[in-house]
Amino acid sequence: MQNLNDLNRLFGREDNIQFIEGPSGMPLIQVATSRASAKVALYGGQMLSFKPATAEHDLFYLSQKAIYQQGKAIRGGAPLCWPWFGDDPGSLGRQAHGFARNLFWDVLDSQIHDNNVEITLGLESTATSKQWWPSEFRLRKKIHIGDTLSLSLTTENKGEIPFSISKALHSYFRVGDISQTRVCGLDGIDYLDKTLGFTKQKQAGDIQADKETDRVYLDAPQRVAIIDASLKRRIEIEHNGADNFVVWNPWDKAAALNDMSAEDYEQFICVETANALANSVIIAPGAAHHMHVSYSINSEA
Ligand SMILES: O=P(O)(O)OC[C@H]1O[C@@H](O)[C@H](O)[C@@H](O)[C@@H]1O
Repeated sequence: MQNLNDLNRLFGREDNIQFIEGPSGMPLIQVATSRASAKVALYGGQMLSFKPATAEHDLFYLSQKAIYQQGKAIRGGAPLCWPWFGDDPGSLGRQAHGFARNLFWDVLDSQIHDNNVEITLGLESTATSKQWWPSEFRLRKKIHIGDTLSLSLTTENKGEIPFSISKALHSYFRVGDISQTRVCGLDGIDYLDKTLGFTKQKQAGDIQADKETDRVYLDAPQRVAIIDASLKRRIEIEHNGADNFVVWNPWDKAAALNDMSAEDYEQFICVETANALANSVIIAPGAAHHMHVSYSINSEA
């Protein structure tokens, strides 16, 4: 793992980009510009916080009870599920949602222009990753922190045989009150309902969660929005390169999670840009797959 002094020397930018010690001594990138503030954990290469200067509240929910410990995913922000989404596809007892969220990523670059920050993180195959998955890969995540937040993920096959991945940017969006929140843009789209044994259902109108919600939408329109009447804001999600959206809120099952308070389900909804299940992607040797997503916050009267 890169140490904080080296990180600050190589990639720190005066007051705008700093590498600091976070909970349990885990390194964090702290960004502060006239446009936005943000925090990124090198563990998981994971956004923990993004707040545009014009916004009153963070884009993300981050659990007060999150566990910062190797082998455990940080509950909140935007973890990356990769190279599989959901349960181990090989039924070999490997961790749910893959291992990219449970490893330290490297910082490869940082730039600042006109108070727009761009940070590039990387994760490559190692002996550790090969314990779980034999493939040779190179992952790059570009994080653009400006008035909006964008995340670009590139998966490269560095080996000699094709491999298949599924993935999701598992973003936990903060909301003021789940009962006053709607997810718009998925009307008429079929989804597999995990709470009903993955049976196929059709979305009618907006999503207004009122119980455990765990769905894989089988098509991903380019834009969806979360309308939050309580915080009087609208989060716009725009993407390229994903085939699915996953919508998740644990509702009463939050009580069974040891890294979230029972009532926290009221404060977030996960809307995940994904390639899941039958929409896994096969990447040929030397080829790459890209996914891009941007999030913006707009006020809504
Ligand atoms: O607790 P984890 O491993 O972070 O997963 C949280 C949830 O992630 C969602 O993406 C899945 O659809 C849910 O089934 C799962 O419970």
